[in-house]
Amino acid sequence: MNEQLFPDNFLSSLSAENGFNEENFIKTHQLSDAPTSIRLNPFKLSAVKKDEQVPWCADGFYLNTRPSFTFDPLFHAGCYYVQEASSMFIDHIFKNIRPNIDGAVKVLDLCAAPGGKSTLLNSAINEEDLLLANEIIKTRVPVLTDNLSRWGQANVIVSNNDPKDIGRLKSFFDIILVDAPCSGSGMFRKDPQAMNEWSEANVELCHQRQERILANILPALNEDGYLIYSTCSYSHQENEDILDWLCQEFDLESIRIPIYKEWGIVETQSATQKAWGYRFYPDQVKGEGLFASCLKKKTNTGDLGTFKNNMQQKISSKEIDQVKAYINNADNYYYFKVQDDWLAINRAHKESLNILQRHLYLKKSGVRIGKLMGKDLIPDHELALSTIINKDAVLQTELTYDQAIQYLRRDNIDLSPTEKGWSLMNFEGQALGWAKLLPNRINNYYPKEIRIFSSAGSPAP
Ligand SMILES: C[S@@+](CC[C@H](N)C(=O)[O-])C[C@H]1O[C@@H](n2cnc3c(N)ncnc32)[C@H](O)[C@@H]1O
Repeated sequence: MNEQLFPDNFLSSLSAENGFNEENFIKTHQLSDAPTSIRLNPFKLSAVKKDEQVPWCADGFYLNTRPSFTFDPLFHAGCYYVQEASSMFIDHIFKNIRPNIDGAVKVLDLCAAPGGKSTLLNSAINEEDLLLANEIIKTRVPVLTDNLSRWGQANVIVSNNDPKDIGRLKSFFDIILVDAPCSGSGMFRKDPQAMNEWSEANVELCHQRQERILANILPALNEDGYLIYSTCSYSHQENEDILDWLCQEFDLESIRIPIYKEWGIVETQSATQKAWGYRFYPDQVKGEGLFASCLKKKTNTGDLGTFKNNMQQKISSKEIDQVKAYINNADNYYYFKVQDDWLAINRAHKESLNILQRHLYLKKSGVRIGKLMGKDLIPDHELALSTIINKDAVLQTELTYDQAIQYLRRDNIDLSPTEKGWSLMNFEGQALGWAKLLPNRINNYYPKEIRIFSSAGSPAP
């Protein structure tokens, strides 16, 4: 029976793991479904339905039933992210280590797509902090930028690079999250197809890739900076063995994270007993399989050195003033152009932006505001979803549920405009995007690539 449910040698490979209870583990996979959970966007408070708190994350909530997120306009507005509950433990780790670093921090999420942990980190940092979310696989970058655009913050940059490229930014980051590609056993209940990919040989390949990724990125971590390492695998080779290797090869120091017994998380120690890790088994926590850990870097790998900034553009202050009219607390931002588009990033990040532009392939920087055409701004979708937009500077149209779904499908909207011009299309006060109001029709500018494609009828809200 067991061998039918799980891949060959999978259960036996876990039998010696701390806290592993084979019988309960099997039962949970046979008899229960993965719980549904969401994490709220603290910058977009809304009346999202939520049932029970995730114990280790203040913004995390379980839902008793799984709604159709595709047909919830508040999901598209970025009011929450649908995230597996165990993953939200990264918030608990971050909040434990953040107070140990003075001043603003630069945070890297190295393996970021689709952006679950990036949106989490984005919620956890302050405006003066910077988040670089990187994804190596080009085709996975758009979903990452979409999710971060929905989150709405102007202190985020997205890159599409190999960890080796980022490793050249010596001592640039204060906190690095490596949510590593892994053999994926922690997702077996949620995605049974993942079992077809599992083998001991694949675990070994993942282990080697994890070491390669970590060795490449560690030079970019500042002295006294923190590495958060996580996988969704149960395998010792991908977890505790990696921690021992990090402590031995790079002289990192493991950080113990306080947890409550009633959370059901298993604290483990590596073979050398030098490192602590946190294991999530679905029969013991309300969530899927996860391994998480945190280490501190004790060595100095030098710094980037200084360089002359030759990327300054000549831009007219008149144009900047025009753009600023659309931004709240406009003086807090640095404005720059990429081709014809105007963008804004928190002023504190001008220097970092310059360095990152020079070294990496940037796919999103702060918030894209739009293009100036004479006196008018052709607003970008990112501006609509951002939390920096000055809503008083634009028209706003409140939509009913059915109109919001028409809008998100990029259909015609049953509505007769009374005003003329670019308007935010809102649902329950939350912006979904732009439309252009004309005397007798509405031009729907919801981006084609992310419109609702499903032909299913929309369920009642
Ligand atoms: C576990 S997933 C990340 C999930 C993401 N952190 C989240 O919470 O939504 C691992 C990511 O690593 C990326 N990846 C695969 N190979 C990689 C490599 N050699 N270096 C860096 N990232 C890699 C994958 O494309 C994938 O997006």
